[in-house]
Amino acid sequence: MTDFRQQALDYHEFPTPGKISIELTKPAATSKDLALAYSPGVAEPVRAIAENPDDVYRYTAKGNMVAVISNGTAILGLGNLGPLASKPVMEGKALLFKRFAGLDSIDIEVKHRTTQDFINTVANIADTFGGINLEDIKAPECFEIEQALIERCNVPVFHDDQHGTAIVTAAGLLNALEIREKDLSTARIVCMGAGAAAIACMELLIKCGAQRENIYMLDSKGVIHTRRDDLNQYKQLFANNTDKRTLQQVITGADVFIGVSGPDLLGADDLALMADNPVVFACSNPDPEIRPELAKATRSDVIIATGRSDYPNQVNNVLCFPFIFRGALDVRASAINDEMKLAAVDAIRQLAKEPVSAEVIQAAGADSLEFGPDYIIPKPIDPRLCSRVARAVAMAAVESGVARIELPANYMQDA
Ligand SMILES: NC(=O)C1=CN([C@@H]2O[C@H](COP(=O)(O)OP(=O)(O)OC[C@H]3O[C@@H](n4cnc5c(N)ncnc54)[C@H](OP(=O)(O)O)[C@@H]3O)[C@@H](O)[C@H]2O)C=CC1
Ligand SMILES: CC(=O)C(=O)O
Ligand SMILES: [Mg+2]
Repeated sequence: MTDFRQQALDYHEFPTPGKISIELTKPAATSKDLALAYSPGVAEPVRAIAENPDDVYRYTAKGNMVAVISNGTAILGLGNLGPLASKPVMEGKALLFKRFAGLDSIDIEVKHRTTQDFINTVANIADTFGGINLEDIKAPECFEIEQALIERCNVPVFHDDQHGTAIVTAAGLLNALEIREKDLSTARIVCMGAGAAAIACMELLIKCGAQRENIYMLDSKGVIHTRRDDLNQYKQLFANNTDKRTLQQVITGADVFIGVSGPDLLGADDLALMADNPVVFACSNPDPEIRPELAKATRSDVIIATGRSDYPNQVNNVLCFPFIFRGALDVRASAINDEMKLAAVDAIRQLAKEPVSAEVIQAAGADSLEFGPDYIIPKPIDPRLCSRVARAVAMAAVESGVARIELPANYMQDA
């Protein structure tokens, strides 16, 4: 473990501190190059954009650039450690945007006094980018922040911990339940956590067919029920009219456990109380609500997923955010709406049912990857994810009327 800790620190430090850099896309060797790139040549696109703002997509990097913006109030499952400490995660998201979807991305960590300060800061710089990916902002402020920015910005604004997580969770859960021949509409679901990820995951599952009354949500004070008088407006939507007050009571007979809370919050004794063939998504990062080794040792009929890369079934928003932005930016979508989110769920889901290439199996360090209990969802390194998800999302944007340009000819058609 210490060895891994040092490896992680060394990875970040050497040979150059950090994980991203900026590279040039145009020649800049000669005086002629500089005359085009800077003065006097740069004045021409300036004039063009001043006359026609859409030309910014023609003459600058905006259309392929996403800002990853955080205030560091909910860094993974590590808590509120502030904007500066969130920088490695935000650089990591930028790395993933580039590696998986070819999108340029820059991290921005915002220090602020009030929620309104944060909203103003982001709104005032939003035009620089093709899209805004909000990251690791705690609930309930994240809901107000995202809504305000959607209203104020001309580019898509997407809180990844809410919607990226929800899309991947829905895709993985629908597949896991299909494997176990269970139906989302009758599944009893326990959701540990009532923050950004939890609220969005449950809302999207309801859109996919789950019944609100079958959901038991817990926060740090226990089960969220109708007699509680300490609930914010988002938790209130999940106040269950129940006498059950403890995890043990709600998990007894449950089909599904979704953990988006913190480490080691689901014990082996709790797991033992679940219904036959339970599905457990222990998605807290870096340490899940229950370790897969413990879950599998406790019962052999469990389908277990985590947010981590080093176990089978990685339910992590990395399977979504690079590709949903790729599709949204490629048709200059003004928003990322429910139609686009549901298209992403379906595209991710269906890909898991297709044969996987030898290269992906090898890169995943697996012997085989076939749709089943240990392969409910594609691997992030599967190159088809980009084409499938981006295409589905872009088409949904066009069909739902938020695209500002047409689908490019033969867009992502070949994979
Ligand atoms: N795998 C993935 O793709 C993703 C995983 N996550 C993980 O989900 C977790 C939450 O992230 P996020 O929603 O952004 O953060 P938030 O801060 O918005 O929410 C955290 C929630 O966890 C609850 N919680 C904390 N401790 C406990 C406890 N002991 N028992 C029950 N609930 C508890 C909090 O309760 P209260 O409301 O009472 O404070 C709060 O509702 C993190 O671990 C994060 O890594 C998040 C996004 C993506
Ligand atoms: C994966 C992620 O975004 C998180 O754990 O916060
Ligand atoms: Mg996050």
